[in-house]
Amino acid sequence: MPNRCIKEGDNPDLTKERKTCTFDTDELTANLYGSRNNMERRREITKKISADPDFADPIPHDFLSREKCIEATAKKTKAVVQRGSEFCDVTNYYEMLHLINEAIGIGGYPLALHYGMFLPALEGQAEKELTDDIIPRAKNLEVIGAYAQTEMGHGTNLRELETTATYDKATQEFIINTPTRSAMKWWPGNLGKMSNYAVVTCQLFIDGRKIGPHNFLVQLRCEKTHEPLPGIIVGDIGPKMAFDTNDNGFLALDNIRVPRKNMLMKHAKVSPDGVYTPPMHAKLNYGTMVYVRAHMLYAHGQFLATAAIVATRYSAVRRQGRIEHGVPEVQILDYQTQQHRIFPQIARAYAIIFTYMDIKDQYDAMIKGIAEGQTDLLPDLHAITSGLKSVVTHMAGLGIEQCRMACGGHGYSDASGLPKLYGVQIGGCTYEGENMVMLQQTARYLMKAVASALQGKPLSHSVAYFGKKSSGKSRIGKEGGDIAREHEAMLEALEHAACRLSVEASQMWEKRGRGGETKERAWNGVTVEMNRAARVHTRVFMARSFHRRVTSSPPSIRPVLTDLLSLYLHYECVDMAHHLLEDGFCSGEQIRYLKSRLYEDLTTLRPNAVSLVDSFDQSDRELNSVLGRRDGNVYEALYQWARKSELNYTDVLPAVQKYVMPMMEENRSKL
Ligand SMILES: CCCCCCCC/C=C\CCCCCCCCC/C=C/C(=O)SCCNC(=O)CCNC(=O)[C@H](O)C(C)(C)COP(=O)(O)OP(=O)(O)OC[C@H]1O[C@@H](n2cnc3c(N)ncnc32)[C@H](O)[C@@H]1OP(=O)(O)O
Ligand SMILES: Cc1cc2nc3c(=O)[nH]c(=O)nc-3n(C[C@H](O)[C@H](O)[C@H](O)COP(=O)(O)OP(=O)(O)OC[C@H]3O[C@@H](n4cnc5c(N)ncnc54)[C@H](O)[C@@H]3O)c2cc1C
Repeated sequence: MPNRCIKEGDNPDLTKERKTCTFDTDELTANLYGSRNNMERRREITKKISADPDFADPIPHDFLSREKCIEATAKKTKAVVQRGSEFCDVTNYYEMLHLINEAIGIGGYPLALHYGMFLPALEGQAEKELTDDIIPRAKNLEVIGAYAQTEMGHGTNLRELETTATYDKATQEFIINTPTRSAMKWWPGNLGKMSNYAVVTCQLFIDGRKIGPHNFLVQLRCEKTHEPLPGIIVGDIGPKMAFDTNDNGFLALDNIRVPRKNMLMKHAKVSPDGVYTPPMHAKLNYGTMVYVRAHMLYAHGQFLATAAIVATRYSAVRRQGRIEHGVPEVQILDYQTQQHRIFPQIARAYAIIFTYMDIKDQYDAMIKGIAEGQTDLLPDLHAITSGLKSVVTHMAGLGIEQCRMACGGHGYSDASGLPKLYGVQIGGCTYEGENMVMLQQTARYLMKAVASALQGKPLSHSVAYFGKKSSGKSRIGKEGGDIAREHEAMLEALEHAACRLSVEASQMWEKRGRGGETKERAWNGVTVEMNRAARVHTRVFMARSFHRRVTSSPPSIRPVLTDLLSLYLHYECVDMAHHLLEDGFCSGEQIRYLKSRLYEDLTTLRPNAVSLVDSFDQSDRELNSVLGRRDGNVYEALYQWARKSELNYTDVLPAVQKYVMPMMEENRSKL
């Protein structure tokens, strides 16, 4: 079967791997990106960008200062904006995402938050009077915006944000103010240097009454000079773990007046005479966060895929040690521990991307509903995206680290691309709601589902399985080798565990309440258990999504995807074995059975490992990794990469000349 990546001159070990492929990699790629046409379009974009001098990097960013990186990124961004239509359909979200990845990379660029949050916030929350004016100008990039919600003192607890927007009936304006140091906006991406506007989240005050957080459009800088406007202090918050090319910023506003229409009033409204009308759902103002949490899944699936590609290809190229005496050194991919480290990451990357596809469909349905005045899909989607955001970012972070360590010493070098990838990706555990906090949102929803299930009330999509009758004992290992039934048995076991953990967490909560604690204090005493239930529930959702996509995939790729799904489910069940054992639903013997099946899966997947990662179809530009390059010619490339280090511009460094040489000279003369 063809692996379409084979080319002459490639590392022979990689070619050998590609020749053992049992499926058509293009078919899998097309399935992953929605169609053959989408796959071809991606490749055209890659080809054009790779050949274009505007996007060439003579010196890798690894060797440049932050300011130089920002300059290079701004230059490329301008080229993307001015010449984007030469490369792709600029109205197509996925083509644009791919273009940005290819042309600019993942570390941030001047328009990241403009497109990622500023425009979605205006489109989702602002009323016609405001959108008619600002959206065409924002789309035309006459103005650039950020989403300024988090403050130095508060990010998670939006209810206590300190920035105020006080309505002045006399002038029909809002007065926006930063009352304390901790009220300064702190962290918003692209706020520091790039944006001249921002959607700013403020506590709305009318007639001295605090109404809660609402969003306002505020101009920050002069459209001609780009200087901050009077009363506005804005800047960059300094170096951070990653996102070097994003100017995450600070902002203080000194009684800045904006017209009434600058409040984002699609859902909540303030009339000219100061009458407040609440939204049809209390949290519609938080809609931009739901949007980003849903779409983050795709990016984080791709981040994990990148790491899996790098680790798998490198492990096929790297030979070290022997499994048996008297035979040549083996490819490190032949070690069982290496397979156990990397293959689950491949499976999880597929699982995350497939889950995203389901969520995207649900998100679109919810938006359609809201447009028709219905918000009934929002609570379920908010709950599951909160869980997915947390589980996926954590899973991807752990997976990238595993892949990095699987590359040995070279994984620690920036040449691998993995340290930077980890730095960028792991931010996702914090932004868009810290993971522990977002899991509690899911848990809250589970508690309601437990109550509904006990009362026989209808259950919504993500928790529908709470209504199933449990068989009491798992069928794992008792299906006589019928793979479809085996999969169903594992899914059933995971659902049983998620349901049981939710019920137990609910009982613990209730018990503390009966012991005299307030509901809220009691909640804090059981949040570890609550979050555990939320995590397992979310992992069930992912497993179901993956299963659905595999069972409905075209027959040509179903066998390899079924193998991958087997590995995924066996790995998930072994990883969560304690939950399956705790109440005796599964026996120790069944867990031992799952482990032996997992080790068989590693062997089964071994011949297709490289082809499965090739099917992610990430180009060398996107990978940005010497170790993961498609041709596998790693060692020469590693040397050429290191040669570019600025320490190698001269054979004798000024620092050596100035301090180290005189020191050695002094020491010699002392003898
Ligand atoms: C040329 C270039 C072209 C490019 C084109 C390409 C385009 C690419 C675009 C996009 C790709 C997408 C990726 C974009 C990347 C962006 C990078 C992101 C950078 C980071 C940004 C940020 O971090 S912004 C700041 C985020 N901040 C947070 O997330 C704060 C977290 N806190 C909260 O959300 C809330 O405070 C919290 C939910 C924790 C609690 O809220 P609270 O008001 O206290 O409510 P609570 O009492 O807990 O609950 C009450 C009730 O409300 C329900 N609920 C809460 N939140 C929501 C919600 N969002 N939606 C619906 N319902 C919600 C909750 O469940 C409760 O319900 P009940 O139990 O009462 O029924
Ligand atoms: C790379 C990056 C980009 C960002 N971009 C933006 C942006 O564009 N716009 C923007 O507005 N913001 C942005 N942020 C800010 C981000 O949204 C917040 O940092 C995030 O929401 C977490 O809030 P916090 O910093 O207040 O953390 P904190 O809430 O202070 O969290 C600290 C610790 O307290 C715990 N904790 C807090 N509350 C609870 C609770 N109720 N229960 C249990 N534990 C709790 C947390 O779990 C965590 O362990 C960005 C942040 C980063 C890192």
